[in-house]
Amino acid sequence: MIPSSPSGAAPAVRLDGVVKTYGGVTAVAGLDLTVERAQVLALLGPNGAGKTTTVEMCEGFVTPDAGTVRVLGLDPVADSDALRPRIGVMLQGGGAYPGSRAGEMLDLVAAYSADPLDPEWLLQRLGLTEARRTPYRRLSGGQQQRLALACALVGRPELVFLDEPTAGLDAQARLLVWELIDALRRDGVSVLLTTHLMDEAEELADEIVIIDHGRVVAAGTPEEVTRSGAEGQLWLSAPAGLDVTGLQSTLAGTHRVREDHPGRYLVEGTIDPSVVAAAATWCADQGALATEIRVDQRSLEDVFLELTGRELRG
Ligand SMILES: Nc1ncnc2c1ncn2[C@@H]1O[C@H](COP(=O)(O)OP(=O)(O)OP(=O)(O)O)[C@@H](O)[C@H]1O
Repeated sequence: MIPSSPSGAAPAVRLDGVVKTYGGVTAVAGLDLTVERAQVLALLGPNGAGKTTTVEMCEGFVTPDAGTVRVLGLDPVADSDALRPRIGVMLQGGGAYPGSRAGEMLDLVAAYSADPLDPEWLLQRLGLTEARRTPYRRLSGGQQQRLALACALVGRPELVFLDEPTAGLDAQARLLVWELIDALRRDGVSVLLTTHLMDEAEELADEIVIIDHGRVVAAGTPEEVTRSGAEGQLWLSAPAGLDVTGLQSTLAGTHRVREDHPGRYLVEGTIDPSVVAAAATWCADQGALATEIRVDQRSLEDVFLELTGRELRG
């Protein structure tokens, strides 16, 4: 049970033991997740992992079967009227009349807000000024996507839900959206975003949560998640034939050390600054010059694939 607290003090989003099933399919299987205020949290997971279902429960569009969902301290279903003006939701398809023009749509959404952003400024920020008078159905997919983002933001929300905000955008438009999300965070807005793009998560997120089969499989800052789990490698180039047992004992058996091929030494295990220093010292102690030391760090994508497997999802 989540204790009640004034909505100002509550996290932006808090999920406790949330479950959602559709017929025989468990979409979300006991999920715990917290988005702090003024934080960007990226929710990652393979197709069908439960990301959209999670976001839809936070938006109040889907009711959980079990567990508790709190958004700005409120229940998104029971308190939807109070929450609606405080959150931004990016609707795919825009909920648009196909004939209405991009600028008119944004003006209409702005009119529902007590203190909207200037729609012209927002159109300009998202590269949509030229498309202002274009009917919605004539906008390109990328323009529709950016208009949906503008509609989510125009009411100055405290919290924004962005489900794959840059899917289908070209590189230029993606950068615009990244800059905007970064600016939101600086303004103290909280963001829950889903993405399939690892570089997007690394670039934007304060916190990453990887889910699979509706459960959390990893969580933390991008650095923490990348460091978790599997091991790193340190490569050292020096004259061939050095005795590696000294380094092995310095590292107290926690790492594997070998001369992988002549003059190329490999240390496998958790590579932290003390391991780099130990390797350099071991080399110097033998009167040998290390000509190169390289640490191979795993990418977020490596960790993601390790945790969620390589097979294709339905
Ligand atoms: N309305 C629904 N009716 C039946 N099954 C559903 C419904 N919505 C989602 N599901 C199922 O729940 C599971 C989780 O789906 P969800 O859309 O939340 O995943 P996702 O992580 O967003 O996937 P993707 O990356 O492909 O968008 C899937 O197996 C999906 O088929």
